[in-house]
Amino acid sequence: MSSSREGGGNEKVGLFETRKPKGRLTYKLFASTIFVGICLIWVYRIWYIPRAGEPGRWVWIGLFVAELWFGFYWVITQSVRWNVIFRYPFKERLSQRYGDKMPAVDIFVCTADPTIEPPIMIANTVLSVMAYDYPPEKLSVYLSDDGGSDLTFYALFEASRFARHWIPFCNKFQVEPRSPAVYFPASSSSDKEWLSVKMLYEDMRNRIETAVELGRIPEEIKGQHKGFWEWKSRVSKRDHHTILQILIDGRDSSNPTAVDIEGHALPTLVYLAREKRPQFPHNFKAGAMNALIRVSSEITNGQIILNVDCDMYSNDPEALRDALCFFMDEENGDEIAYVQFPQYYDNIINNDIYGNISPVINKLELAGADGYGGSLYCGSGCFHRREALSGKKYNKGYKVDWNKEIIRKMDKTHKSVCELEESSKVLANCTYENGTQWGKEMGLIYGCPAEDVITGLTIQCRGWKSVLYNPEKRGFLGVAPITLDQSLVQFKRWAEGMFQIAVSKYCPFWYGLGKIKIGLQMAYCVYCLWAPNSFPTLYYVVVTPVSLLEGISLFPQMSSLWFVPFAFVFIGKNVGGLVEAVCCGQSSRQWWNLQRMVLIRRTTSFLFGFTDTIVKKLGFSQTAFVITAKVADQDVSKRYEQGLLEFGTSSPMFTILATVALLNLFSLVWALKRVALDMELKAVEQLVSQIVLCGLVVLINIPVYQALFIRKDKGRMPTSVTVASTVLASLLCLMPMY
Ligand SMILES: O=c1ccn([C@@H]2O[C@H](COP(=O)(O)OP(=O)(O)O[C@H]3O[C@H](CO)[C@@H](O)[C@H](O)[C@H]3O)[C@@H](O)[C@H]2O)c(=O)[nH]1
Ligand SMILES: [Mn+2]
Repeated sequence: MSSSREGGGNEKVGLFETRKPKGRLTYKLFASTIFVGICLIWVYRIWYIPRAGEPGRWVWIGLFVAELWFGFYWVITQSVRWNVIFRYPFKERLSQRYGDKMPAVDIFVCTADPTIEPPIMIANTVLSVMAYDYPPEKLSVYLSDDGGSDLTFYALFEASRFARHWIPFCNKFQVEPRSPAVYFPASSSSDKEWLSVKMLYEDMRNRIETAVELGRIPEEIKGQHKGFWEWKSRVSKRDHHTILQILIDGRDSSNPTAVDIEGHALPTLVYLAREKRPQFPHNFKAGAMNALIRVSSEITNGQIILNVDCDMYSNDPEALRDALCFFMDEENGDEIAYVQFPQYYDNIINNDIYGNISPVINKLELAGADGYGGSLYCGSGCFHRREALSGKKYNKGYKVDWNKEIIRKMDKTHKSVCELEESSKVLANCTYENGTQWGKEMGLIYGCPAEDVITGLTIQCRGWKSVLYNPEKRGFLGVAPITLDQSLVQFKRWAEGMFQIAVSKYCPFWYGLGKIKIGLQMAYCVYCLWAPNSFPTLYYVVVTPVSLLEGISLFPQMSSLWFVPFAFVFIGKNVGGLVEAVCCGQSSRQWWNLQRMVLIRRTTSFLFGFTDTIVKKLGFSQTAFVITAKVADQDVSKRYEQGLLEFGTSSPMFTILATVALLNLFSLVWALKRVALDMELKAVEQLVSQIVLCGLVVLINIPVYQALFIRKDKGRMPTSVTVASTVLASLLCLMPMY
């Protein structure tokens, strides 16, 4: 930043700045030529359609429909490339202007299952956000436990004690990142204090892990907090009363458990397991978040809410101040509803075999959406303005006087901890939402597995703007799935959730009409239309090899001028995509692996996401939220480290992807044999595009063939899948083409 901008005490300069990247004109020119190419392809398809009775007429029509879709979808994806903007906050100015007079911030951490979301991980995430560089009396952390587990409560109890050492330690040594599980293994010191805090952490970890292993908490510990009594009566995951415990009451610095070892105040810490009854839908994470919004409004009522998944620890203690720059900017801050940090992970291997890092989405596409009014809400690492999240409409001219807001006393109630617990408990009961707008107009929206995206959309449609902030130093780091099955299940949930939005009353085009910019409507569709992408993709990767087997030509021959637009669009899109990825920091190897995952997702996750959406739309089943596992056994982790795709179990998704891979292989081998042995040059020339396409599909699927036939480890393709897919692929080879 140029130093002339540092306006010491100058109220005029903003707290953040917006800039456009360079070179967008070149991109727009390039995109326009691709568009011309796409149009030419369409013209060719209409012009040369085989007449009735000629072979391949229907295949051709199908291809035309697929290409129409791809072209249309490509146009949609231009929305997130056309008007990209980047945001830069100035936290020094914030400090200069407000000092320690900061708004109250409530942090929500969601967990749902102590077996796949281990309590020690939750303790670490909670500690990392408790240790934000922020006045502790303004900071409160709420854990929502949808697992209703005493083990999770126990971990939080341990964390509340360890925090008394951890937070002063972090401040003293400028510890980063502030998750002890990440910090200690990555640093070393012979300092006495360092060693003793490390020891305290190790002890805590051991105690938590032992309790988890045994499945129960030692009696002497249970005696140390009244919260454990809550589990005296029967508590099962789906059936229990509301459990609410204020573990640290930040208002009360006279209480020795509410201050750190140096006597400074600690952030407030609250455990909540909202009531669950089998006869009441609990609405998964959206339900948990809404309960948290209400409960926190009673206890601390922070103006800003940060929400993170239980695996997303804070990686930058100053990120909170960065986010506040957007909300508190005098010029444009008042219209901003949320500030989204992109999702990054800290368990990605070099080659990123599952395509988990999505730099193009995080750096470019979301910033492109921001250019038209705001990033999508991605569920984790997102700072919200409480009012906007709770359902308030934005009215032009709305102004927040932060100085006044900040002075508003946090301990507005003089209730004791027990009174506060009792009065806020009812807000998390099942019946509380009956007859209210929660889940509809207020809070997070119910009924959609992509509760985050749909909620962000409704917020923007109420007139608010949002911001994507993608700093160099990652704000949050989480755990990405490390088996193919997990990854595909996750993508199925997303594809389904977002497609559900497209076919519901929240469809960005109707619902957003006149409320948000058309560029933003299109940006939502980039993701809402993931699922239907599966059909044209499947069509392409099945019909191309089968036609090749039967000698039916689908593309213009190389000597024809019509070949040019096909080649140009194909190469342009792929090379363009590669350049884009590299510019966003991906390696070419990672990009290549991502292409494999895109193919696999489209032919499996997106397909199932599509069909499940339709089935649910017809009322045959209910929406569920399948949680992603955050732990794996050692064998699996080891294969992940080696960069091997993990199959292992049999799944219909694996059968589909293996069938596609085998079909293309059979067809390619057959075609090459014919080319080598007996085909005339003319015929070869007509089929060359198909040979290349099959060849690319085969090339990208090499790891799949290895898993099918070569690998011997436990993560290989199960024999049943190998057999089934071989049979299916052989049958497809015989499929007649009309
Ligand atoms: O009934 C439930 C189910 C899930 N969760 C929590 O939701 C979070 C996200 O679940 P996860 O299984 O990790 O899903 P991901 O696919 O990794 O999550 C991404 O996608 C979700 C929407 O599909 C968003 O809610 C998340 O914020 C976003 O990180 C976790 O903290 C869970 O504990 C609940 O609190 N209650
Ligand atoms: Mn997750």
